[in-house]
Amino acid sequence: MNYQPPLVVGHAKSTKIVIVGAGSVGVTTAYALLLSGLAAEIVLIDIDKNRALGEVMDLSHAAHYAQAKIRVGEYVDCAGAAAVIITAGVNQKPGQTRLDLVQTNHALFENIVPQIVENAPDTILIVATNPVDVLTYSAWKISGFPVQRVIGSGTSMDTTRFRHELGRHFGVSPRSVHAVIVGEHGDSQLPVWSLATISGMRLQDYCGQAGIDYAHDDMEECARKTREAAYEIIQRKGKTNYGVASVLVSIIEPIITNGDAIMTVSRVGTYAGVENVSLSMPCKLNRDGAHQDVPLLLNASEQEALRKSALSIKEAIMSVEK
Ligand SMILES: NC(=O)C1=CN([C@@H]2O[C@H](COP(=O)(O)OP(=O)(O)OC[C@H]3O[C@@H](n4cnc5c(N)ncnc54)[C@H](O)[C@@H]3O)[C@@H](O)[C@H]2O)C=CC1
Ligand SMILES: CC(=O)C(=O)O
Repeated sequence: MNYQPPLVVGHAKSTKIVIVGAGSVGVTTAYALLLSGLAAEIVLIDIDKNRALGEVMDLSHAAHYAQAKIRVGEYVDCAGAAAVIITAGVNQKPGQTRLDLVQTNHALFENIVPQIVENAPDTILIVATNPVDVLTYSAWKISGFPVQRVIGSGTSMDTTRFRHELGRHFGVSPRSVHAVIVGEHGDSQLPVWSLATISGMRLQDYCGQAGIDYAHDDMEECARKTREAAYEIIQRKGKTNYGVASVLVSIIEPIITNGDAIMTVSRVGTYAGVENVSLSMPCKLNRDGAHQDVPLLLNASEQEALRKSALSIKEAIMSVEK
């Protein structure tokens, strides 16, 4: 337990990122962040300090190549952090939904969030713990932070999976597919078909121009695979970690670089007439947090699906609100 990570000098930036929860998601995120070069210092906090120390020892050997400093910390080390990512909490067992985790993980947040706030009143909270929309709301309520400074990873994970599925179906890079999943990071999520494009063309027009059939059933299959991806991965390997770690680094990047990137992240607001709920819509991300400058133009059936998603999350929020 007397291991001292190597002192690394010469990093141009001074950005500190804290990760609370050094489990599978936390350490994979730390590794991705380390290799991204975005942070000068990464601090891991976990109730299991021995495990966290073991992870840091291992990660420090990667830090040698990435020229960043990584260490185990306490909540006092949140002071001065550009962002604190919360990944602590239980994960789904095969067959469980994300919403099944709500009571346990909300109780953890009642312990964790005040300690972050006490030490880092100006930081940005990024929530990954599930059910992420409900816990984004919990973190906002407990912290007293303005809404833009409490961000859930939300459907940025599902949007990534959706573009992957559509890209595979149409034989183009996911980066060339513009399509989003909004609403809950969970079973009531919805694909926004009315705005999905490839090469600037709506999907039917793209198919028409490319001389291929637009098959409604194939599109529904892409949405189903997106919605059920986590269930299938958890059934096979017991957890998901690489996708979410990459997504968390993509959320951190515009915060650190003041990049104004638009991503589907979860934020507290009023959605489809449902007040005080957190869910994902496209937000602009920069050093001040997540901003919903421009509402998404949804058609009537998408508005209705968004309302159902908001109501489902609201019900879970009410189950933990005192
Ligand atoms: N938002 C997303 O897209 C995704 C979210 N998740 C969620 O992330 C969470 C973590 O998942 P895993 O890393 O796989 O779980 P894990 O069990 O590997 O790690 C959880 C860690 O939290 C720590 N912990 C528990 N209570 C704590 C406390 N009070 N303070 C500090 N640390 C504490 C544990 O010691 C453990 O190291 C789960 O809720 C999971 O559902 C997982 C994948 C994707
Ligand atoms: C577990 C989870 O939320 C995911 O991989 O989407």
